[in-house]
Amino acid sequence: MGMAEPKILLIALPAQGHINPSLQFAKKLISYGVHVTFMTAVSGFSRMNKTPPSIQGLSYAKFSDGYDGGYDMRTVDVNHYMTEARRCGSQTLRDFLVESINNDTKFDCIVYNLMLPWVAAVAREFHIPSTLFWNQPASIFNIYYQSSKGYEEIIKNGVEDPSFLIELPGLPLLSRHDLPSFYIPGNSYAFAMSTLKEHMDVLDEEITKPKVLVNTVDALESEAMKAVGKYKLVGIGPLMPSAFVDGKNPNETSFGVDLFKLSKEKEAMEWLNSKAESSVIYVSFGSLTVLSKEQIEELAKGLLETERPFLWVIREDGIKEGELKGLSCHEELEKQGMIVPWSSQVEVLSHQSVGCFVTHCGWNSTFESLVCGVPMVTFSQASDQPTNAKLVEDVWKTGVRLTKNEEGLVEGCEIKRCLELVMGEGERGEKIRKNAKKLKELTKEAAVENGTSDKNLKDFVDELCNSC
Ligand SMILES: O=c1ccn([C@@H]2O[C@H](COP(=O)(O)OP(=O)(O)O[C@H]3O[C@H](CO)[C@@H](O)[C@H](O)[C@H]3O)[C@@H](O)[C@H]2O)c(=O)[nH]1
Repeated sequence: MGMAEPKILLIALPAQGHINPSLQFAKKLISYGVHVTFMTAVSGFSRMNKTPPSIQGLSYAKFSDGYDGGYDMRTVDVNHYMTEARRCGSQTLRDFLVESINNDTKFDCIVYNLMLPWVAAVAREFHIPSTLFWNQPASIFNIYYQSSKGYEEIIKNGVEDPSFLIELPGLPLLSRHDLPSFYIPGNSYAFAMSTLKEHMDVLDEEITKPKVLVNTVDALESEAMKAVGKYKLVGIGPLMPSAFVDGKNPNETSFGVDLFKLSKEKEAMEWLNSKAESSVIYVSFGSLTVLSKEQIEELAKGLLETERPFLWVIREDGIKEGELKGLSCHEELEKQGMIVPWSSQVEVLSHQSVGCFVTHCGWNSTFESLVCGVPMVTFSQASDQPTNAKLVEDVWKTGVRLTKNEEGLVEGCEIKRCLELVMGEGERGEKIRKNAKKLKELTKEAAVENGTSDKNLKDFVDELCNSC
């Protein structure tokens, strides 16, 4: 028999796409009787809108990413940031663990996010078991896994050729445009490939077949999961506000850890209330993407041409000051739609008047859209997003993908074409909407009592209890 209350230290990068699912994961663990200490960087805590939720069984802790005073997402050098996060993070995590030992607190496991393999190395120094929480699709993990098992050279040599196609175990046939952007020569994330390799190395050092917890649903990605022979991938998602997933906590309608100020939130909901069912286009590009002014103009043109209402998130750090008002069609935009600097996204996606999501395909946005049953028009940018867009269009078939012109711009007419495809009368749109409904059921079923994700989570907690 294990001890009464196992303790987990859960560590997340201070980015919205990491904090959201991690905190939700923490809440789940607490509901299974675990005490969780949620740790992110000082810079993350200081950007939060409000004090993070106070919950019985949950404590908060901070590490330093070397940028305690904050940083500007638009100008920060990501490679330097990641090096500093590792250097300062390892040291401050060590200090924290020494202090907790002095206070008689013993962690039974340290769970860490994607891009933080150094956490596992520190955990090992302290003889604390660690588990990777992969907050992207299992298919993405599988691509990096296959690549570390000998496909890397083939991919790297192949992608130079625009007609390159590759068949990897457990995945659909992938073209150059479907692969994570880190494989494309000249991408600006030099740290990424070596960090991803390090993730695999760290897992390989485990004595038994390590378990990787993935924010997905087994039934969505079973082939990709099976193809990763060396580790056991299990789906524990959707890790999203309870009101829209299992309904156990109907008051929990948001993640509660926004790094951006919500404004016009009530107005936006009232505006949505005034619209017809499935009539509104929701447009958002997550927490990091910055579009060029030219691209914003094209997007605006496309949206106006549909003559449909839209709710468009343009973050303050996503556009230069004054540029929004300087858009050629600013007045028409305000008439036909609503522009907000940040939204309560899952609440918006769950609203009955939302009929389509124009998304950059960050995994959280993509998964939230699947869970809410909203069809997508995908406009992927970097990292896992191109692959997520491929899965949406060709595997789950709940959306269509925008095509860029020769200058790399997605033109207004292309945006209109895809929106009409998804929202209009045609047969393809109907099929897409039907599939979106199906996947909504499938993803929710996993999270309820005795669903696959619920079982996988319970197993993880049981194993933890047995080993401590
Ligand atoms: O107005 C908004 C916009 C976004 N969100 C939330 O912010 C999160 C955004 O996450 P995601 O959609 O994954 O986008 P990014 O912020 O771009 O996430 C980064 O991290 C993800 C997880 O690793 C990757 O999949 C992405 O490619 C990477 O860009 C989601 O939970 C959204 O619900 C809001 O609440 N309001």
